Amino acid sequence: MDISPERSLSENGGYDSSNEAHADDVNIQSLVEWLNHALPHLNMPLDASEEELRAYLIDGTVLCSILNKFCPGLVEMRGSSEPGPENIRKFLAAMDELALPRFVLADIQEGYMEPVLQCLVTLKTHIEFNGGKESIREHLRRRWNLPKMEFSEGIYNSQVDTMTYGENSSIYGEERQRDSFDNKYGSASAALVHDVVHNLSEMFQQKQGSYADLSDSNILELMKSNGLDNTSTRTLFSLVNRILEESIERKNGHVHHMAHIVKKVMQVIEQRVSTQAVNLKDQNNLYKVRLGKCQSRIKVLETLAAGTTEEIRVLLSQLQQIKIEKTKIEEKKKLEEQELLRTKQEKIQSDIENSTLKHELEIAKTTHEEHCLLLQVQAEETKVELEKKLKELECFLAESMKRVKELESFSESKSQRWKSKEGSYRSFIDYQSRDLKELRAAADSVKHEILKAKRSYAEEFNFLGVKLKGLADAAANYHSVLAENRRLYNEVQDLKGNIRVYCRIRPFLPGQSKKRTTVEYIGENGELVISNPSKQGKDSHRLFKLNKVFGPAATQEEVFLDTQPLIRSVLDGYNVCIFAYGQTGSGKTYTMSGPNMTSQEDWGVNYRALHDLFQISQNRKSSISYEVGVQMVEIYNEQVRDLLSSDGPHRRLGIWSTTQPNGLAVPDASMHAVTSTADVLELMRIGLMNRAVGATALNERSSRSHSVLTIHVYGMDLETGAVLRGNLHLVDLAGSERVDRSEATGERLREAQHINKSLSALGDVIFSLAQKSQHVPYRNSKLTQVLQSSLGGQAKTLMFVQLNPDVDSYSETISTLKFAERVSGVELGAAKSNKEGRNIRELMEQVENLFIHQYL
Ligand SMILES: Nc1ncnc2c1ncn2[C@@H]1O[C@H](COP(=O)(O)OP(=O)(O)OP(=O)(O)O)[C@@H](O)[C@H]1O
Repeated sequence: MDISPERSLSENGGYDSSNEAHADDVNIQSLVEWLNHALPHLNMPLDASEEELRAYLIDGTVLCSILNKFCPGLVEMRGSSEPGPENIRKFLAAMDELALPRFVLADIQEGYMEPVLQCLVTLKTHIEFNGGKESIREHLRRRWNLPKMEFSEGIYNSQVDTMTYGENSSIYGEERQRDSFDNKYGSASAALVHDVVHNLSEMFQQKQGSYADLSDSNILELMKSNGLDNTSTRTLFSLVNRILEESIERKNGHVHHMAHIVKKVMQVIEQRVSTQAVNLKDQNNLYKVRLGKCQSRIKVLETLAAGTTEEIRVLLSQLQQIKIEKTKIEEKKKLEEQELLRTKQEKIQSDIENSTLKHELEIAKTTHEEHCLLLQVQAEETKVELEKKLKELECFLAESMKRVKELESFSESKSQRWKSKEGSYRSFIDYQSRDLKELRAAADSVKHEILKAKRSYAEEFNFLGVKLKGLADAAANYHSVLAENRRLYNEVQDLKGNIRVYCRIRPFLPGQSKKRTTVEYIGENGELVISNPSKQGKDSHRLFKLNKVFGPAATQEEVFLDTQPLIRSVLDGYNVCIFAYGQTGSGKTYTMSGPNMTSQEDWGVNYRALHDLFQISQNRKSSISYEVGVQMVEIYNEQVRDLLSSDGPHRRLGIWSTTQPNGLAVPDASMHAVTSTADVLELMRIGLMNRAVGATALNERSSRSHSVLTIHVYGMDLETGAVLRGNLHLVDLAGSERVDRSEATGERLREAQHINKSLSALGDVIFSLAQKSQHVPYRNSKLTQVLQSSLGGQAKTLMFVQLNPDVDSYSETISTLKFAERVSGVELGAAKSNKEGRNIRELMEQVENLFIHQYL
């Protein structure tokens, strides 16, 4: 966009900061065109940028040349080798001379082209405005009405000034009439001015031409209108000097005129100074704006610097990263090199292997070829063989064909036979179908029968229902019947006697077969005749009567049969005591325990009793719940010891004097709950191990103590809740032989004495009970105290009297039998006196058997 001088310049020739046009607004192209036109040698591109233009202008040559173009010799340029700033300064001075706005040197040096371009635009406008292609000098000459003359360098200004104040006085005279000064002083003043000017002119001339060119007419011309405004300051100062010098020299009365002129000049100077001040102010503002821009640029640059620092930091970190990666790549490269080396080695190795394989392949190939040859030979041989076989097969085929023909003829005969068989089968099938028909008829009749049976079944079912109802009613009374049975059964037992004495005669042991026996006769009803071989006559035989006598041939089972009923009494709440009495070696242990536990056939009374006990309790479990506990004690030298104690049989136990409700006579003895015969057998095994056994002269296994195994039974009737308590004492007594026979002395003698004493006490107690005496001497021995609950009252006692049949044991046999007779004699005596008693006893046994069968 073109900028007109009115817009771009202030009235005083400076820049108007408020209307400051930007360089962008300046049409650089028109400026370039203008410069190219004025200075064709420039040949500047029309689309030159601001920066390119600056490059042309920077050394000031172009600027000075443009001025000289229009005003030749206006600016004295230095050579092109001279530095640019000097030419620019000259250009700027010339612009000052022309009173045109200009830029400052720093603008073009720093690339601040806006004022530079404005200056050029102004200059261009000024030149165009003042006559187009006319030179400035012409313009000035005409403006100041100066004669055409050559300008010489250095005196240009003074010449212009001289010309200005020279010939063209007529203009001055014309203009003078419009001046206020002229209005005040009239024509007189004009004469005076003329004088002054004249004088001044002279004065100038006298001053060796210093001011000679400042003629009066020129001064008048200057004084006209605003002629001073366009006069340079230097001229003005010259004018003032001249006036002052002249006034001093002349000292005439034209002081007032002079003062007026001076005043006028001073006003112009003041105005110019103020204009300069405004310009300076504007420039100051301009500088401030520039400063602000510079500061913003500095900030931008600082920001850029900060950004650059950050970028440097990032770049450094990237560089570090790159270094690390480089190191990694180098390591990788090393590894790859190693790998390459390894691969090369492997390749060498594989080459070696390849060559080896090739060699092997060659060998294999050779071998294969040989093998092929061999196979070919074999194939040839095989072919020959096959051909041979083929011939054989052909022969075989011919034979087979022959056989086929034979078979065909055979099959034909067979088929004829089959046909005849078919006929016979057909007749058989006809026969079968007839049978089938008969069977169907029979099935119908069976069906009929089944229907009939079904009907009768329904009837029977009803009948059974009625019966079942009866049974249910009977079952309701079952418990009461059971209780009644129990009662009756034990009454029968009571009638049979609460103390029973069975005698068992031991057979001779192997090696004793040639010995003579003392047993003469064994009766069926307990009679026993013992013969004394040393005596003759009547005294040689003695008759004993016991409940029953078992001969040497009696088995364990037969012996137990008479014991069995008592076991049921235990489960019914009665106390039972079974023991064997006899001399050492007479078979007590055999009868009570048996020789061998493992064989059920050899089981003694103890094991069989226990077996029955648990069997019956199992059978009754629907009506009575039983709990069974076991104690086992030993009575040795009148001291009671626990045979089942975990500490061993060392501790002496106390005995309760009276029978306790729970049936425990030795409460401190350990009680062991058992649920089966095996449990009890195990406890007995432990007890027997703990039992003190010592060798004697008569029997190496002779017991020197009594052992008492007590089985406590606690039963509860599930229907009524009634409690039953019973206990079974199984006693293995110590040997009853005479002390003198045992040849015992010392400790053994004392043991024998205790044994005899306790056995004697047992006899006394049983005798007293049988006599129904007021006093029963239980306290005479530990044995009777322990067995107190099973001796007397409703308790049942069974004693096995064991006899050794050897004549050498005659006296022991007799004493044993006397003991037995004493125990059971009263009852037997009573029964003997009453013939019916025998019949009653037999009857009781029958009833007992009857109950046993019902009971179980
Ligand atoms: N009925 C019998 N049949 C066969 N042998 C028997 C019979 N009774 C006992 N014996 C045998 O006689 C020997 C002595 O028997 P056992 O040990 O039972 O006598 P004991 O009276 O218990 O003696 P101790 O008082 O010393 O214990 C044993 O060898 C035993 O096997």
